[in-house]
Amino acid sequence: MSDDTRYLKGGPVAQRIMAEVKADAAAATAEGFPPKLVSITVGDVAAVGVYVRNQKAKAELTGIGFEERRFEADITASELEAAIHGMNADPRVTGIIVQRPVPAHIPIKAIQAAIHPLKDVEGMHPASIGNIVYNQLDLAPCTAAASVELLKETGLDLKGLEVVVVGHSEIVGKPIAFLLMSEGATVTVCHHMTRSVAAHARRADALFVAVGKPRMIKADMVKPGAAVIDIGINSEVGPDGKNRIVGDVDTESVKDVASWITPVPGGVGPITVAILLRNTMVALNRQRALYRTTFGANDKLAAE
Ligand SMILES: NC(=O)C1=CN([C@@H]2O[C@H](COP(=O)(O)OP(=O)(O)OC[C@H]3O[C@@H](n4cnc5c(N)ncnc54)[C@H](OP(=O)(O)O)[C@@H]3O)[C@@H](O)[C@H]2O)C=CC1
Ligand SMILES: Nc1nc(=O)c2c([nH]1)NC[C@@H]1CN(c3ccc(C(=O)N[C@@H](CCC(=O)O)C(=O)O)cc3)C=[N+]21
Repeated sequence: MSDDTRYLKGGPVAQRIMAEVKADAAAATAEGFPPKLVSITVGDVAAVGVYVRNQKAKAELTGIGFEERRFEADITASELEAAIHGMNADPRVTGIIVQRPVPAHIPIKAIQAAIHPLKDVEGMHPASIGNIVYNQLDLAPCTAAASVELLKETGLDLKGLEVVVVGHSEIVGKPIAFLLMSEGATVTVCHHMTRSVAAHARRADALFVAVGKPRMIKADMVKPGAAVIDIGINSEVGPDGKNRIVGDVDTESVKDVASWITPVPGGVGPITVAILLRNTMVALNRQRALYRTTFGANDKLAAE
């Protein structure tokens, strides 16, 4: 690792966000609006285990109610939608997240669209995604927002910055590109049809990688002095025979070329959870604003 290379650790950023969330949650609870997040998991999926465990732990730490709803893998799409509609109508539930992946027979887009936009804490409803396109950025998909938050830790000026995003999924790559465009960066997006990912990646002052392929990005694909944000969370068996998490970047070699690099674990992951909780408070505050505009006129009733 060259002397001036710095790890971009997610822990301190997550702590900062969670301190704000905790204060916000305490204030809302004191005013009679306790936040409550419901997590929906369908079937038994290993990929969501760590995420849900961390959601529960951090929600408890910040004073946000948390309920895990697990459904059998053979639930039908309409049964799942009905369960979500029930939560939409329940004023005690202030935020809903559907953990991915869901079984193949469940159309994930329809399920995400079934969540009421005011309770969509993950920012995956089409209306929420649309807000990002319109530069309204306060409730963005969690991992995308977390990745951009880490880039800001470098102190680099995002205006005009050459950024390359590898991976263009709706949940990670695309929203990262939109968030960065809103911040004034010049953004190139690569995917599996890109002719030479390496040629693009080597031009990037900031490189975001969200593909799901361990060690895909090697040192010769990175511009010296770049910031590398590794979003990949891949599980593999380590030399000790135990399962471990690795990113999409070959950290060992890339850390000698880049000026900043995110560790995995300990990088984007912890911030993703913190942003989910922050989004839960943004959603709650929007619900409260709606209450005010709907019922606020009562304050102006003339005394009898
Ligand atoms: N840290 C966190 O909080 C989170 C981490 N993740 C992790 O991020 C990674 C990506 O997740 P997600 O976006 O959901 O995954 P998807 O599988 O939905 O998307 C992967 C993307 O990578 C592209 N891709 C595949 N192969 C290549 C290639 N050889 N070159 C360039 N692009 C390629 C795909 O393009 P195409 O569609 O054209 O095939 C696709 O856009 C995973 O490791 C996941 O575990 C995910 C969510 C949260
Ligand atoms: N609807 C949906 N949205 C997601 O964002 C989503 C999902 N489904 N399904 C699963 C993937 C994976 N994911 C993780 C987020 C944080 C950590 C995390 O907190 N990681 C820590 C801890 C790792 C550990 O404890 O071992 C870290 O990287 O340091 C992990 C994984 C979100 N995903």
